[in-house]
Amino acid sequence: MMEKIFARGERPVTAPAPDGGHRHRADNGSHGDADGHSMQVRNLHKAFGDSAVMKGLSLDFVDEAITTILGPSGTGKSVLIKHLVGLLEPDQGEVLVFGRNIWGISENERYEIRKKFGVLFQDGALFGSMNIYDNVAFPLRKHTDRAEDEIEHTVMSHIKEVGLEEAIDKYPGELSGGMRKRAGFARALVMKPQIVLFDEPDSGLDPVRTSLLCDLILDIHREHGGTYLVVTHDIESAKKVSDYIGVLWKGNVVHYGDASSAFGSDDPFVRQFLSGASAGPLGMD
Ligand SMILES: Nc1ncnc2c1ncn2[C@@H]1O[C@H](COP(=O)(O)OP(=O)(O)OP(=O)(O)O)[C@@H](O)[C@H]1O
Repeated sequence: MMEKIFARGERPVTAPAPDGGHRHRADNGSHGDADGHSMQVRNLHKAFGDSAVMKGLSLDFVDEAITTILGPSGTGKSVLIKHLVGLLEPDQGEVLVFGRNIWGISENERYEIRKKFGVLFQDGALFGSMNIYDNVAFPLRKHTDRAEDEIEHTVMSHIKEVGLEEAIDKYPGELSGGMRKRAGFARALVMKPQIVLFDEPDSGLDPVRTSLLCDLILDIHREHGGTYLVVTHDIESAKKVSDYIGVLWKGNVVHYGDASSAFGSDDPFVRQFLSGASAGPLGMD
């Protein structure tokens, strides 16, 4: 497993690597400057009622790399993803995508930026009334004026890539969880997104299917490139796919660095969480 991490670390990245735990504390006030990063979060605060979920989180994601965000249940991983795609508005702080504060621009501009994202939600988020082909074709039909034969070419190339060519006429309800995720992945790719977000791609999958899905993520990233963010609490998946790892706890980043630095961290919480130990700062609450 560890060899894989180091092998991935050899791939070129277009932005400087995080410095093992300090870079996430981004404190320069230069707004609107991508600074080589397509996704940045600055001092993000978010509360639901009395419950503060994000408490000043800052993070610069490394372009063209796979970053995994790990953290215990309820720590705000999905809330972070929703902020990145503009589904939640921060109470305070900024989400910068390609250097633009997505809440400092018009709804139309935000909509245009969203098209640069591919998102794989936990259950694939497929339309139950459409077959797999139509589900994957949906973004192209909705957001482009491409002719059907052109759409077919793109759709079939991504369906083949995820190994679902035998299932194009099937409906989501007829597929296994793993197949639904692969269909969701194909759909996330058809608009050629520069950023792909995965919300717990391993949820509900057995270890073998999880490992195969991780292989697929790696293969497709190698083929198409892009900035990938994977949110999970599955340590094995993180070991397998990550170039960089961010660990969240209690609304903040407690570690951010390349994958080997996370697994070598001295921080008691990071050590406990990544080893799955019951003794340590993380309890049942
Ligand atoms: N729309 C909302 N309204 C109220 N509370 C919310 C809302 N969305 C999230 N929360 C709360 O925010 C906290 C963080 O939730 P989130 O789903 O981001 O956790 P997570 O780290 O993704 O957890 P898991 O690993 O279990 O999926 C939880 O306490 C959750 O109940």
